[in-house]
Amino acid sequence: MYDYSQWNHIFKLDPNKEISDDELEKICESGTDAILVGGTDDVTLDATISLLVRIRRYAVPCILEVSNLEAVTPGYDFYFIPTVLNSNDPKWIIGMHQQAMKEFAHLVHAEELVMEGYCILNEDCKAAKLTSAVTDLSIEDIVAYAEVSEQLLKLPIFYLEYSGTYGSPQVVEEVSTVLNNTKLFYGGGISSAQQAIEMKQFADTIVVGNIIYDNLQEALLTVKAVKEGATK
Ligand SMILES: CC(C)=CCC/C(C)=C/CC/C(C)=C/CC/C(C)=C/CC/C(C)=C/CC/C(C)=C/CC/C(C)=C/COP(=O)(O)OP(=O)(O)O
Ligand SMILES: O=P(O)(O)OC[C@@H](O)CO
Ligand SMILES: [Mg+2]
Repeated sequence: MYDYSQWNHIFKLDPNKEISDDELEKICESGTDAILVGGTDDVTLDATISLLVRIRRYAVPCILEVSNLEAVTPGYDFYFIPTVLNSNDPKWIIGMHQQAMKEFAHLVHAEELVMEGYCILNEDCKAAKLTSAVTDLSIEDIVAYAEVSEQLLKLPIFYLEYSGTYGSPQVVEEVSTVLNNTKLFYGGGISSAQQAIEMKQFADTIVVGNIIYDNLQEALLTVKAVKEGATK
């Protein structure tokens, strides 16, 4: 079983976006610690199976981030399960999860499920809109969500999500000071090696998504930057 708590860099592939075999090979052989397959909407079973089969040509760990139950397939190394802590709607905090367990508890291997406490901070991203996330938060509010994750819920991962936009290094730094056991993931808008290094100073793991599709060369440089400059 892989140890996700030691991962510094993750590429997130959107099952809803095209990627050629040549591009996928570069991503999988880049030295990244893992490939996370996930997106907010229109994630289909065909797409999650197809990406799994293609990624399995390589040795890299492969995780499905579950956003809808219809698109779950066996064969991934882990299933990362988001809970949106700053959602206004209990459905996205625990409701979908309760329904999922009601239906699928008999299929679950508990050691493959990893809960991610999301705090979504870009009000314009699809995930924020879908989950009615309350994004107008002070640093103290955000830090308190991190403390809830570690001290009350004892979550393995707290995920600062700025999907589509580069976030505040100050927020990531403040949050990092209150987490000891829960791992801090940062994702959003990383589009250069320098940004990767900046966020990695404070986050345990950085997640790189959209730039894969916009500028593959820059995306690949984020891996090198993190591997050479990892301080945390
Ligand atoms: C092998 C096998 C069959 C095992 C059984 C596994 C199973 C079904 C277990 C059930 C366990 C369980 C509790 C599942 C949870 C079910 C569920 C649907 C929970 C809700 C998850 C959730 C809160 C989704 C909201 C959206 C979200 C936060 C998605 C995370 C990914 C994300 C933020 C993507 C970025 O989105 P964005 O950039 O905004 O948009 P696009 O990239 O799509 O443009
Ligand atoms: O796509 P980007 O903006 O890189 O964000 C990565 C990831 O946090 C999205 O869920
Ligand atoms: Mg995305």
